[in-house]
Amino acid sequence: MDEGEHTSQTDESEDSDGSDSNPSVADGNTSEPASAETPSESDDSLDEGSTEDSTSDGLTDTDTLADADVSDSSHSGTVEPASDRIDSNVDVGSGGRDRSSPDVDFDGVVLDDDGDNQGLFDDLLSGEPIFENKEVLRPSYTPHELPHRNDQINRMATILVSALRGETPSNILIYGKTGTGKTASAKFVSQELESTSQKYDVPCEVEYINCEVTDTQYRVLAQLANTFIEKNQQVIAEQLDQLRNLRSAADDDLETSADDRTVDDDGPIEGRDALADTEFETLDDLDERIEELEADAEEMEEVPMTGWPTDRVYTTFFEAVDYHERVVVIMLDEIDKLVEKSGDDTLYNLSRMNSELNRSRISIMGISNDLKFTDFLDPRVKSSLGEEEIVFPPYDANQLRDILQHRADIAFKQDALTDDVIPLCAAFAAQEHGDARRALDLLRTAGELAERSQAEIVAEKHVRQAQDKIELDRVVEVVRTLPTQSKIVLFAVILLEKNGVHNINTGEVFNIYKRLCEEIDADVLTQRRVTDLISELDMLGIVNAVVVSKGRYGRTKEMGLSVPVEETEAVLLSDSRLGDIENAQPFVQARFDN
Ligand SMILES: Nc1ncnc2c1ncn2[C@@H]1O[C@H](COP(=O)(O)OP(=O)(O)OP(=O)(O)O)[C@@H](O)[C@H]1O
Repeated sequence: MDEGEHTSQTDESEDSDGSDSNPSVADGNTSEPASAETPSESDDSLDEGSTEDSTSDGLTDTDTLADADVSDSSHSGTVEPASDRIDSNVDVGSGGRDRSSPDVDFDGVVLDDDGDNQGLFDDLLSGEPIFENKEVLRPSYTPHELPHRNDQINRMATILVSALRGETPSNILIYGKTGTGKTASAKFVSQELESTSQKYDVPCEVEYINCEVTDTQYRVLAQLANTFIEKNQQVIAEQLDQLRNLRSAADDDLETSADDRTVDDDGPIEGRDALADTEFETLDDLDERIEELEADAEEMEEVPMTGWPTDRVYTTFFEAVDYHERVVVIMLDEIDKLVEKSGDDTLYNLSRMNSELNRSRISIMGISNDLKFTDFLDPRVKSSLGEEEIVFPPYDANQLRDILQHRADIAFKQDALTDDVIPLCAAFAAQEHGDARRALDLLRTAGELAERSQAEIVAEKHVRQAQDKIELDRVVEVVRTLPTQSKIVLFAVILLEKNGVHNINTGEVFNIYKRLCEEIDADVLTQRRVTDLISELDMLGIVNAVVVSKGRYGRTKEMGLSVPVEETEAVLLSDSRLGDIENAQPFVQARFDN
């Protein structure tokens, strides 16, 4: 390093800035890229000024890319000579930047002095995390262990094992209330089935369809057809690869034999060696097979998501599944939704397919939480579908406790839960109807609430708060998605309740309902229909209605709200039609005046 050069830089810097050299370092960074410097020069510069200053100044002085690059160069430890800094100081000054407020950026956001953020996330990150792996508590997670479902899982396995012997397994119907582990168990068994089939090289596949999403015959058949077409294409591509390799090996044979012809009088038999031990006797046979496969691949046309006649979709699916030998288990989750939406045609068609399939076999596994849905089925479909039935009973509090404990061990940090958290979550969920999903939601939400309040551990109060939150979320969702007429009826109940009316009867609700309908120009239903809507609200748990006998005046329904008034009213008023109701008060007053 040149000593003289270093000294002169320092001199120049001091000349321009006087004793304080910090600004010059910073400003220098904003103009030209740093020239190559020796480490000791950078060290000097760093001694003179703070790197942070230079960085933030570099980024905020001007918004050219060049400037950003320069500020980066200060990070890498290279700082330009003081002479350059002096020049750039002038440049930046003429660029109009107000040096008196060095920490204000272009949008006027005040940056933290000692960093380039305002610590928005710092507080949230500062606490010790409660979760080790929150994903484990989400519904999308498939557990590797399913405590208290051994019986059901073993029964499924006993029925499906025939698939591994190349036979058709009986169709299975799985029943059970929501959150009783039906889907999780069925998926677990399918994974085992598929992996065992690979192990023993038996063609067996499971196709999962969620009928809540795929809810028409067209969509179910199209989805199945496209899945099998894709699989067939893969199989064809692999076979073509092998056959083309065989073809080129045979060609090589041919060439070698031709070269040998002068020596060997017998002459070559086309590709003799390469074709030995294959199903092909001649190259023509091989070429024919390749052409056949290419034509198959060409012919397999994907089913569009709409537009084809259903029988064409069915035929396409049929041909795709029967393309080669295999046993297919079609898992129809929420099968009741399919029947509700589009009848039992799909199930009828699927259940009679086996008598027509030549190479493959299919078996149906239906999953439902509606125990009565088979009542709506054609008797033939009903008996074919329900060859085997497996019931998933609700979990009791002890079983839920085990399930939660298994998950909590992976989901939370050690000692992050007080002893009463899991039993309380289990007890709340058992009260509902033994729903493991609800129990897991409760535990996750309690953890999140504890985390949000920066508590170090999850305690009983967080579970109680979580229970309220989940309940309110449910109410909000149910109310938000009610049909308009039900919303008007509910609004009438709320208005009466807010005005201190107890044991509200159907007649009172109907009067207010009529006035509200007039106000927003909605059709007015008959009192009988309104009574039905009240029963529906009762079933949804939004109102609590009881039939009371009024002696010789007949019977009437008396009701009260089962949900929080304010929140429910707010959700109703967020509906654009009900939001038009200007001031609801006068209606109720009018009712009492009448
Ligand atoms: N025995 C169990 N062990 C561990 N987790 C379980 C068990 N049973 C259910 N779960 C979990 O509970 C949640 C709900 O389970 P699942 O989806 O299988 O219920 P389901 O009976 O199919 O409900 P639905 O009818 O509403 O679809 C999932 O997150 C699942 O992992």
